[in-house]
Amino acid sequence: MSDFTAIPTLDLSLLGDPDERKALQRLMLHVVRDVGMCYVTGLPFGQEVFGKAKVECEAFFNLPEQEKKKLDIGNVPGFLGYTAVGTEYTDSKIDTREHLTVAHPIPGEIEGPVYQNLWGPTQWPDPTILPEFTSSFKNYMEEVARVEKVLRDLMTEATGLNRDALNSLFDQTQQYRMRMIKYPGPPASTSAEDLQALGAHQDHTFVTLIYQVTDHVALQARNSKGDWIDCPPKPGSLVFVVGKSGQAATFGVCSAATHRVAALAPGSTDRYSISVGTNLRYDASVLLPSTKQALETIQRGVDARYPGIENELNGYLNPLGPLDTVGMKVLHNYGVSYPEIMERWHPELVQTAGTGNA
Ligand SMILES: O=C(O)CCC(=O)C(=O)O
Ligand SMILES: [Fe+2]
Repeated sequence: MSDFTAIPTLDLSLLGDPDERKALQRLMLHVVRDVGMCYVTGLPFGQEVFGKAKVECEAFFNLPEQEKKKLDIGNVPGFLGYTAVGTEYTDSKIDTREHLTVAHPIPGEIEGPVYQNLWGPTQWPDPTILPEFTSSFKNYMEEVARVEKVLRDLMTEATGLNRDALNSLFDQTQQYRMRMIKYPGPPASTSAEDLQALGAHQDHTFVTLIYQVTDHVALQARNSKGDWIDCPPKPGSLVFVVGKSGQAATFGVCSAATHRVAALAPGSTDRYSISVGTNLRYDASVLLPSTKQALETIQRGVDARYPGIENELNGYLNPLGPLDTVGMKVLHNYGVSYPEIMERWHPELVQTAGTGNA
């Protein structure tokens, strides 16, 4: 992490040119090591993909409350569903946002350890009410997933870390979890001190890719001096964010970004955003020989290229009591944000230690 004062931009349209690719690798190294966050432009999909996502996202949030509540996140054990305003905590404070989390795809039968529930089912809105919603967002997730893989390759080129070892920490059928979020504009009469849009946190993901749908300047990243640096929406871009498992799996070469959404000014319009996050495979654990081998390979690369970098698994891949896999840690993180749902579906996990934002 560094005392950066602006969020860098990676233009993927330059990747095909060998000289530009080298420059992008250098920039990516700066992004993952010093900032943890950047804009990604020159995306391989057209503006119509964003346009469709915006329309469907706004249509969903405009549904009557009782229709959205049919998809309540508490209906299923995998934290996939709708969260109304005032039911989610970050940094021990209630966030002012509502959101819908969906996932794609599902690898056949869901069975085995409790964390397998994270795969699904997803609660999609009624197709007779929003006929194009499900196909639009499955398509959106596939497009963003392609970008994530390009960025993951660029991360390994930039850092010199072993690509096969890193990729072996992901599932063949990778799950992408997407969250569409509405931050309601506070009434003009609200006192600004009482508001939290989304508190300071690091994502539990490997990386997250955010589409800022509206033009509010609210997303911010914290630099090493503790200053909050604005990440204003940039048309046609995604915001790339390194998460905690991204830091863990690269032994601290990549830094998880601490970020937040600043409270909207009283009287402002509603803000919308759509994030797609990817995780390491849910069964990854340092107890698993294949994971151990991959991590040793990565760690040797880090030791050789970055002498002096602290070998920082930041607890994420280390087993801790029952939190002995990525899947259990992800479930636990959700439990911190949704204690009542954890109590309902996974009471045996309520006592486990740790903190985080899901
Ligand atoms: O709304 C945004 O722009 C960011 C959301 C975010 O950071 C999160 O949901 O973890
Ligand atoms: Fe986040």
